[in-house]
Amino acid sequence: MYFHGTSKVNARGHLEIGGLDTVELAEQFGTPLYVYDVALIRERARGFKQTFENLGVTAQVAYASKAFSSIGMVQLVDEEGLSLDVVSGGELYTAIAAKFPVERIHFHGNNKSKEELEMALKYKIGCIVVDNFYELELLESVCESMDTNTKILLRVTPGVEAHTHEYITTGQADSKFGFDLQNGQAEKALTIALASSRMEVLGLHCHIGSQIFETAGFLIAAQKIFEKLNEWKESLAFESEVLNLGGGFGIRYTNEDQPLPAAQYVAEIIEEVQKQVEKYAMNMPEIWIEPGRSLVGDAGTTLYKVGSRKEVPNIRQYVAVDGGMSDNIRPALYQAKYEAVLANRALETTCETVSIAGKCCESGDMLIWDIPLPKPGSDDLLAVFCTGAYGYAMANNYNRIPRPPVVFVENGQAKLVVKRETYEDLIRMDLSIKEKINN
Ligand SMILES: Cc1ncc(COP(=O)(O)O)c(C=O)c1O
Ligand SMILES: N[C@@H](CCCC[NH3+])C(=O)O
Repeated sequence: MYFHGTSKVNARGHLEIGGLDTVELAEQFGTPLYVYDVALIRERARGFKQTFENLGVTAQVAYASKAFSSIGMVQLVDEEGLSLDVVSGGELYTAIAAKFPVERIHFHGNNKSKEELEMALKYKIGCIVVDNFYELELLESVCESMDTNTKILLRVTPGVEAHTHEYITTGQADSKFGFDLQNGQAEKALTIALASSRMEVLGLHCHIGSQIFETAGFLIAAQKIFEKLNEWKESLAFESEVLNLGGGFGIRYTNEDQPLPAAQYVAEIIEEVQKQVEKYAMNMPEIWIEPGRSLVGDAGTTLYKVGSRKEVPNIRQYVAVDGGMSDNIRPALYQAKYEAVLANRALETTCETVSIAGKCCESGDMLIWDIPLPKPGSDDLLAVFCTGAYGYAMANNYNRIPRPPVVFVENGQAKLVVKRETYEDLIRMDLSIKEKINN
């Protein structure tokens, strides 16, 4: 079994994370429970920053908070001195509530509303990543009406296909995101933005996809961007102060995944950027990246209580847990694969092959197909690894299942950072048709 970060099996044969016995964590906080290994998040954050420092490159590492946003998480990101990428008014609100330094917030999204742009301008966040012509116009008019200015990046689509699940590729020409670099849209957008007295164009942004295992896509994207920057140096007298190459660095969920070490992704990208800078005799731009999954993915583990079993003779043993697609929709959405152990019997080696079912009324609610586990029975504790990115973030209340809590563990201490939803929370927004509705 592959253990991430501080996870290991303790003398009682139980899975331990952050120096704490997961069986005790489950007793204290209940199940399902998301457990985050804070030391591992810090290690990943420092790793990215250190790599840039070692290369002598001025950089900003912005955590893509869509991977997992909560006040505690945003505070941790601040403690580690990273910047923050938000993609909605809700993520921005969370960052503000966490008192994250506004100048290090970057705002993304392909359909930011007027209200969201007003909020970003009101808080004077570091920069807005403009995605399309509609937004360019809207931002100009919102700046005008608030009599304010903003720094922006233009999101470009370089026409690169990242080799990953089709739902999580974003850099190909036929993408809903960004200005196409090849068909003149990006140049037109830049011309408009440069003419605006309300916007200061810091540079360009691109993000080619997620869970990527090779650097080739990033390098080709950089080459295509520099080709254009070289043209625009002359035609528009534009030099990109900042080049944001997005996130997307892959992680190991199962042994089918072979990601590069984060430092290698960064080093190879920087080498290419430096080559391009030399080739076109430009100044080295400040490099920004936006890792989400690679900062928090393998730091998260979900603990579930095992409940019912169903045998389909000669075919399959279904083992059901007390969560499922409501706390982790990735298997249903992307056929994502995970590894797991029985946290209370982690040393046992005599296994049977079982399939882990969720409790939602949906045949597709399967967390793991065909995994060897030591005969899981009711009240066993199942730990599913690598659920830190896009787990809680995409959790939902399907079947009116309350979302699980999130606990941070570090050096033998547990800190609850998101409370468990209650049934009362589930009906909090509901209104009865028996009462007079005022508005
Ligand atoms: C613009 C942007 N930046 C960063 C990310 C983070 O990606 P990942 O979690 O794969 O690092 C995403 C999500 O794919 C994104 O859309
Ligand atoms: N939610 C996706 C990643 C999407 C990235 C957002 N641009 C996942 O779980 O893999």
